[in-house]
Amino acid sequence: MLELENVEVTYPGPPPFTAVKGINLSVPTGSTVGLVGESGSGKSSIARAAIGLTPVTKGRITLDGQDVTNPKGKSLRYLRGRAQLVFQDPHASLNPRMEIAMAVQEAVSVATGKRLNSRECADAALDLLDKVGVPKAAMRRYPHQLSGGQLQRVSIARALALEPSLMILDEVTASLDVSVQARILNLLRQLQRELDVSMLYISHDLSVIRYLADHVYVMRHGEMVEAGTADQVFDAPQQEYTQALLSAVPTLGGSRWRSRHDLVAG
Ligand SMILES: Nc1ncnc2c1ncn2[C@@H]1O[C@H](COP(=O)(O)OP(=O)(O)OP(=O)(O)O)[C@@H](O)[C@H]1O
Repeated sequence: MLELENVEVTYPGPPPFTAVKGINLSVPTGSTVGLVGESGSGKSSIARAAIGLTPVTKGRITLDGQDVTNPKGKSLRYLRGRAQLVFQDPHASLNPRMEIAMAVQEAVSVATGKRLNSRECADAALDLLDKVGVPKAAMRRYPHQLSGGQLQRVSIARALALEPSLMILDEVTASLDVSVQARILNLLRQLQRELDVSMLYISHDLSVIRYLADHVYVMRHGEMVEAGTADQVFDAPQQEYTQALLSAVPTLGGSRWRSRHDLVAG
């Protein structure tokens, strides 16, 4: 379980800027929590703070009961061993000169330390790539030879190498076209069921959040304006801001994916 209590993130500037203003958020074990809000509302700041990449200026973050606020040394190792962040741009985390299979093998090797020899790491990497649906033919290619959807699958495979209890996915389908998005969302749901990993899924796209999340948080200008189950937030939003966000999405009532109970073809 990930818990953020009264978390504030102020960037030092100059001038200093408070991007996250005392928010509370929890991701219960085994659940998918959606974090939604317009551009600049502070979603990525929360993601980075949760895995220790951006300092928290007030409040407390715990993962499975362990304090991981501004982690260092032991608490940083603890956090990095359990939580993984996947970004929108898979190129940012992949070495352009490394074959896909090697990139995943490297993640397995880092994750398992000396527990596995190189043959075992290679086999584990191939298993992971298979699990996320990267075709065998693509495994010996370099990042620039893969499609955006395939690259995002590789990033997810690298994150899974660590067998994380929490995955934070920050706009991972934002740059993909709708049919590829649907396949990645289905993959995430399948992985969540199979591996019982908790997920914090960040997006400005409400239909994506509706499709994936059990619980939803809505952010605006660094504040949490609404929180509840997906059904509560989407079917009976309490705040005017959420109502306005929802009414601005024509696809929510239409043919695109509607709720986590629906199935997406492909
Ligand atoms: N390193 C930084 N220094 C100063 N301000 C920053 C820094 N990083 C982010 N900000 C500001 O903090 C605010 C929140 O940014 P953040 O990236 O968390 O928002 P977001 O909701 O994830 O937006 P997007 O959906 O566009 O990625 C923005 O106004 C941004 O300009």
